[in-house]
Amino acid sequence: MTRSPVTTPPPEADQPAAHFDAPPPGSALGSHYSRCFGCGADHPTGLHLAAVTPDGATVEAEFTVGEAHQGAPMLAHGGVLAAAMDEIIGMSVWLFQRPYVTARLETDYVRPVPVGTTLHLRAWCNGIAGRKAYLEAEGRIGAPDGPVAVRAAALFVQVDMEHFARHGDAAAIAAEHHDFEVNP
Ligand SMILES: CCCCC/C=C\C/C=C\C/C=C\C/C=C\CCCC(=O)SCCNC(=O)CCNC(=O)[C@H](O)C(C)(C)COP(=O)(O)OP(=O)(O)OC[C@H]1O[C@@H](n2cnc3c(N)ncnc32)[C@H](O)[C@@H]1OP(=O)(O)O
Repeated sequence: MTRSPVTTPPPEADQPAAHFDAPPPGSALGSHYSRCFGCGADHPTGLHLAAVTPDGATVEAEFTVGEAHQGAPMLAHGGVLAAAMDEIIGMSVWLFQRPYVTARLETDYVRPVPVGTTLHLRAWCNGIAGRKAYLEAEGRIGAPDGPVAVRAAALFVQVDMEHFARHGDAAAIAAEHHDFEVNP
């Protein structure tokens, strides 16, 4: 992975530990928002990623590239692949049970991805320093050990839940996150 200093954990970064309340190894993570472009079941043209954590530390999902995802004829659009990387990384940071947002996403495109390809996505965290999480992901063609088509590195920054209410739709959050009080 070609990575900038911004997405490289500093020497003092802590090794990540899953939250005690995080989904246990072998379980599905679920969607954080039903209309999310990356994982929402109710999004009409979204990626519909459904992630599992095999070990409580990494997350995996499959993404089959469709005709709606083309850039060049019958080849995946790079922005769609970056969105898939952003989503799988976002799902991996969900293991910490704290809200994070993408601050920076770096993507290496290694091989073209034809429409019809199933990409096996995997993401993990390389370190945490204060509010900053340093994460990585890859997408492999056809199988979990298939050739790498895409790699990504990201800096995610922890925010409070009010971030989403302040900048987005507080009522939509409350409708799906019943432990979230809009006006505590
Ligand atoms: C039903 C609704 C559900 C609501 C959500 C519920 C749960 C959400 C939780 C998890 C979600 C789970 C899964 C999500 C899956 C996929 C989604 C993908 C994620 C996204 O798609 S999310 C959308 C795109 N994303 C944004 O919409 C962010 C816009 N942005 C901002 O909101 C601010 O920009 C913010 C908050 C990032 C920082 O702002 P801030 O004021 O809080 O903090 P500050 O600026 O001080 O940064 C603190 C330290 O990070 C460094 N830093 C910051 N940005 C940097 C950069 N770009 N490069 C290098 N360093 C950077 C600073 O240099 C400083 O470093 P230092 O501490 O060393 O000085």
